[in-house]
Amino acid sequence: MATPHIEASAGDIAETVLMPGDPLRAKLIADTFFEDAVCFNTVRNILGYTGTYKGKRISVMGSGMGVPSISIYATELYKDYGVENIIRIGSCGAVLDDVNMMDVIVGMGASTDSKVNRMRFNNHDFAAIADFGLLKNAVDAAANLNKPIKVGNIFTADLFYTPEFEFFDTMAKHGILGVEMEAAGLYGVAAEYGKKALCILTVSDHIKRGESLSAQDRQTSFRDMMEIALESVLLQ
Ligand SMILES: O=P(O)(O)O[C@H]1O[C@H](CO)[C@@H](O)[C@H]1O
Ligand SMILES: O=c1cc[nH]c(=O)[nH]1
Repeated sequence: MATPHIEASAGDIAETVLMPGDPLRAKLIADTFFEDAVCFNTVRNILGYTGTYKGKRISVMGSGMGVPSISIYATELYKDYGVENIIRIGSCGAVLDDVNMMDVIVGMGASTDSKVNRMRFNNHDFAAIADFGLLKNAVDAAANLNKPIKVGNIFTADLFYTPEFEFFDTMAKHGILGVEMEAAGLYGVAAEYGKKALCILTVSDHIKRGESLSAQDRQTSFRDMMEIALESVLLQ
């Protein structure tokens, strides 16, 4: 079997997939944390691997950037490959004074300017939320590792380069912990297929302070977030 975007055979992909935007971050996770990692996808260079972490079978695969891209991969993973859980592990921008570079954020819900959930929900507002069990496991894993996290509402933006800079003030006023580009789409796809999803983020930019990680750091750092995600899977 194969889909238009994934060349894996049936059974090649574990029931839980960690999903960074960057395919090279997927490779880094497989190389660093997995035993017996096998590459199951190279189509469009969206690398995917399955291996074991502390004895648990697990997969990791890139999503590309933006709601349309993650929606394609999440749909095919849930619908065609029997995946049950997708945990996005991404980078984000911060707009609040008490959120700092490299903080880890768990997206309990994802507000958005994307229209995709209205397209699947009769043009009404859909509350794009994380699966409670995956969320609880991430919170428990972070506590076990003694790593601080912030849990709350994030914002999924269609534009990385926004013409509406003032809207970041509105987000801050409404307590948005991080701005990224996929979570609301992932939560919508999971709801549509009766599956589970969670988004964990690391702050790579402070939008209001003009702070920013290098491209190299975005590819290779974020170890706290990766360990929280991996350890949370062991609690399933
Ligand atoms: O680091 P990733 O997971 O790609 O996430 C963030 O980084 C990209 C933008 O630079 C967008 O995909 C955004 O959501
Ligand atoms: O500011 C940021 C940083 C990472 N990802 C985003 O989408 N926005």
